[in-house]
Amino acid sequence: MITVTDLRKVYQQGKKEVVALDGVTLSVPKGSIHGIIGHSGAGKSTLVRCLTLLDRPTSGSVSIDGTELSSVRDSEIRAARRRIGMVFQHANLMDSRTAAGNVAHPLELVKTPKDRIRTRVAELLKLVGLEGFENAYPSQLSGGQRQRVGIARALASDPDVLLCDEPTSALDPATTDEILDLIQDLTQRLQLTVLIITHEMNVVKRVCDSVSLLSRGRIVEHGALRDVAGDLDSQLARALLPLPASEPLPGALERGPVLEILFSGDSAKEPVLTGVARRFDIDINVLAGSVETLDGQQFGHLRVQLAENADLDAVLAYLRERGISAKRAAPAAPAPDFADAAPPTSVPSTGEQGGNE
Ligand SMILES: Nc1ncnc2c1ncn2[C@@H]1O[C@H](COP(=O)(O)OP(=O)(O)OP(=O)(O)O)[C@@H](O)[C@H]1O
Repeated sequence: MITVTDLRKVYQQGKKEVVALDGVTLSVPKGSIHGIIGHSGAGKSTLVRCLTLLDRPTSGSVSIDGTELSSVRDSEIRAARRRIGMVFQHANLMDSRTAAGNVAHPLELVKTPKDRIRTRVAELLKLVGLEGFENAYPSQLSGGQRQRVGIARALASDPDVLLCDEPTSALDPATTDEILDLIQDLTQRLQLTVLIITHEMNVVKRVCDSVSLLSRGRIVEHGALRDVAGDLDSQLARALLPLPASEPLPGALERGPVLEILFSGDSAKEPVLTGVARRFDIDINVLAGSVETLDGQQFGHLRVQLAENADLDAVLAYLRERGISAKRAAPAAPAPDFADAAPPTSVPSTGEQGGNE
C-alpha cells in the first residue's frame, strides 16, 4: 500500500514561489490500480518526482506499507527508490543493449551475482510475454514489445509499487489494450500497488479501480471508479461518460427544458424515459447519450429535452424517487477533456537512459 499525506512541493522561481503540489493526500491499497488525471500544469510530473525521490517534497510524507520514504537520508535514497518501479511513456531502453541486457541493468547496478541475474531476467521476460526475445535489440522490437521490456525492467528490483507515467500514450489503441491488460494481470499476480498518471480517460475506464483528479496541485475529486462515475456533478463522471455538445433539435420541443440524467446499477436497466413520458404525458427527445460498463457496473448518461409544457420540478422529483441522478442542464457544454495534458507523441531517441536505478 502507498500512502501520500499532505504532500507539498513549492519551487522558488527567483523571488516568486510556485506551489506545484498543495497538500496531496491519497492512499492506494495493495493489489489495486489508481489513476491520476489532470490538465497540463496540474502537478503530475512533480508528484512523480516526489514519489520517486527525484525531488524532495517541501513537506508531507510518502510511505510504502508503513515505511516512510520521504525522510530517508541521501545515502539511502537508492535503496528506497527500488521499492518503486517506474514505467515511462517511451520505454527509455538503452539502444546498445538487448532486451535481456536492459532488464539486467538495474540488477547489475546493485551487483547481483551473474547467474542470479540470468535466471531473474529470464523469469521477468517470461512474465511480460517476451520469452524468446532475450537477444533482440530495441530497434528490432515493436512499441508494445519495448514497453514490455520497460515493465520487466521496472519489476527487476521486486518493487512494491509500480508508478506508470503515461505508459500507453505513445501506443496505438490495440497495443494500449494489451499493455493495460498486462499491467492489470501483473497487479493481481504480484499484488503490486499501481499508480498510473495519464491524460487518457480510456486508461482509467479500462484498468483503474479508483481515480483522482489533480488540479493546481490539489486533488479536487477522488474515489472508487463506480462512485465518481455515479455523481452527476463530478468532472470525472462527465469525462468517464462524455456527452458531445448538442443543440436543441428544431421543432416541437425546441424551447423545452433540457435535463441531464445519470443512471447506474439497477436504474440503468429500467425504461425510465418511457416512464416519464407516460406519467407526465409529454414528448422527450434524446439529444446525446453515453453508456459504459465501468468496474462491472452499467452507467448511462443522457441529455434529453422535454416538451415545453413539462413540469420540470415534478419530473426531477419523479426521477430522484427512482434513485436516478438528474438536473437541469447547463448550456450543452462538451465533456471535460484532459488531452491538453498529452505529452508529445513523437518518439524521441531512446538514448542511453536507464530505468529504475
Ligand atoms: N523545477 C521547477 N521550478 C519551478 N516551477 C516548476 C518546476 N517544475 C514544475 N514547476 C511548476 O509547477 C507546476 C506543476 O508542474 P508539473 O510539471 O508538475 O505539471 P504537469 O501536470 O506534469 O504538467 P504537464 O502535463 O504539462 O507535464 C507548474 O506551474 C510548473 O510551472
